[in-house]
Amino acid sequence: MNDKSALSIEQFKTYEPIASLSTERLEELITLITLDSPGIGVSLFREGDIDNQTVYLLEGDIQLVSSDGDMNRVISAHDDAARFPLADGQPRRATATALTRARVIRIDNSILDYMMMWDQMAVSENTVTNSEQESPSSARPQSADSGEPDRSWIRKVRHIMAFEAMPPANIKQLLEKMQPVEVRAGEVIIEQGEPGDYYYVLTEGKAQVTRSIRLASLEAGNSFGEEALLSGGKRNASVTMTSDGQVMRLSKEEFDALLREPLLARIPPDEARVRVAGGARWLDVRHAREFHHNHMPGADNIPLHELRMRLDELDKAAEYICYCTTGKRSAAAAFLLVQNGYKASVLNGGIQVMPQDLQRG
Ligand SMILES: Nc1ncnc2c1ncn2[C@@H]1O[C@@H]2COP(=O)(O)O[C@H]2[C@H]1O
Repeated sequence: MNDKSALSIEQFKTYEPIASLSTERLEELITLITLDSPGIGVSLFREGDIDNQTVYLLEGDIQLVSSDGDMNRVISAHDDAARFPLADGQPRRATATALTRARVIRIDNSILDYMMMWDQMAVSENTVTNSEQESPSSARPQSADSGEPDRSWIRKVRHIMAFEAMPPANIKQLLEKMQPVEVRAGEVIIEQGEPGDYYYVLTEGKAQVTRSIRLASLEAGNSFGEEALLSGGKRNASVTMTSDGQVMRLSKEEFDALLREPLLARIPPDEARVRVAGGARWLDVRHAREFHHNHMPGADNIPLHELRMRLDELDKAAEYICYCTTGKRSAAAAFLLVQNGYKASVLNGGIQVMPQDLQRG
């Protein structure tokens, strides 16, 4: 049903609006689509549905019918109309039913938006790069002459999960709000024990994270400095450049508005109980001693400070509801999980708001 091997980039280039995507982006897109083969009489979607999908007809004939009589037409995969998404728009304005055996491509709209956004960014990046090549006198990327911001760092950060998971509209703002800072080897970007002020993305050079000992090496494309902003605590480690380079930084206020709020799903106790009954898992990110004192029934315990090292103990297919006492440490934990491609949310208010659910010992 989902054999995409027969799909070619050439074929994709006949569909609107995805025809405007670069070949690189189309190759990525093919891996993310769903292929569906509805039988005769089966509905692809119904009028009023909000399925957040773009659907293209690959093979067969379908009928589109709306209840107000405005639409009643048959579309065959050979028609020119099949180059466009079927009854585009949400909620759906018509019901689509297969008249023959059909094959359709379904693409998640947020993925499509994201792909379009990245290609637009790449275009503006190339425009800047080309104009720099034409005028070698503009040595600084952010030249006062052109007034154009340097976007060449975008490519390096494209795969940061926090950015992948965010709505495309926010990405644009994020790119505008992040400030470039040139840094030298030996410069301490973050000092352990200080309050959190900025979130950083390393775009050039190398850095190391230390807390008495060296914890990790960072390279272009890595982000850091999110934990103190999320937990409201102090910086838990120092980050020092080991070569000259560049960081992009985002103030705490912008981080809250653009990354924290859109990415962190906070769920109230009632909803959390329902989700756990439906298969979600409690993840207790307090210290082991706190966990042994009391915890949610069936919870896993990975203390926040161990989470980075123990991510591989978690299941990417599972949904985790992170909790601590108040919701602060769990916000940092859920952000880390989402950033690494896990499904995670935060128990709003922490377990202090649901003492009756706790299991002792
Ligand atoms: N083990 C680790 N590996 C990589 N980065 C880390 C590690 N521990 C802490 N950090 C980062 O170092 C940052 C120090 O400041 P924060 O506590 O705000 O956020 C922290 C993390 O982003």
